[in-house]
Amino acid sequence: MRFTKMEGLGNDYVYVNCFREKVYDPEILARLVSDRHRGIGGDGLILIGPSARADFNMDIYNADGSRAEMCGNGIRCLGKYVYDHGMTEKTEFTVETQAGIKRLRCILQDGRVVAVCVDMGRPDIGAAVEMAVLPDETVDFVRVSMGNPHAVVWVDDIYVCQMETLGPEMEVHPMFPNRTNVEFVQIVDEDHMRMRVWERGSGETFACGTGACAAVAAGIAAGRTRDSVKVSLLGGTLDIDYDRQNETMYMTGPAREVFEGWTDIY
Ligand SMILES: N[C@H](CCC[C@H](N)C(=O)O)C(=O)O
Repeated sequence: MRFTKMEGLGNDYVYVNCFREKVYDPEILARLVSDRHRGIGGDGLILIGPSARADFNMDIYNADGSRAEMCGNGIRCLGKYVYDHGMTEKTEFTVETQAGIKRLRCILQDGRVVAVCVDMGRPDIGAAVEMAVLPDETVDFVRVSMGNPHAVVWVDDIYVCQMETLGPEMEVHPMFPNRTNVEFVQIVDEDHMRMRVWERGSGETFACGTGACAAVAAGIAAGRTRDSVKVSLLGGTLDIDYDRQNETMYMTGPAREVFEGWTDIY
């Protein structure tokens, strides 16, 4: 099976072009290819396929094999792949996901995609909640859905935030029937935040596009940020812009192809 390794701010996925390859059990394949010692290595698997409702279809599976509704860094790389590999001549096109149809606008340099702006849709913000975590502590967070679930935790310093314990504990807390991604967010000022993320099904990653959108949505709702925010993650910076007019979040960031390969891993 041929594959392509791609990354957005270090959030890396193994891509399979399902216009050419047949994948029978993506949950098993995701676990096999994501293994950084016995497999190709990545935060998960992304399948590029046809869609009856959009130009392309994206299916994303986390490193543990669980299927996710959407992936911000992943969809930017899909946009780069389909343009650079001549599967479309359009620089603006649509991608069907389990979180609805997303519109992408590719940013070119020397004829190749270097960055993509994605219409991430309307964030769905829940109330601020308090959660009991062990040992007899509580943590305040805000639920935000970008099609996939997020819990945004405000911290004073992302490098001193007990992420290694709080992340996995909150991911599987019974409050989240489908588990959740967890963002630890430090407000720098009203148009800049720093963030680390514990991803559902993948653990800590270098970046999370849907998570960055969720964090900005929570920041705007709490009156802590303006509508356009730079989100600094371990892997780099995303530009997140909220359009109040049409209640839509836009995410702009880089996309990179690392290598192509062939594997008989399954
Ligand atoms: N772990 C996420 C999927 C990947 C999202 C992230 N990598 C992004 O860039 O949005 C979930 O289970 O909802």
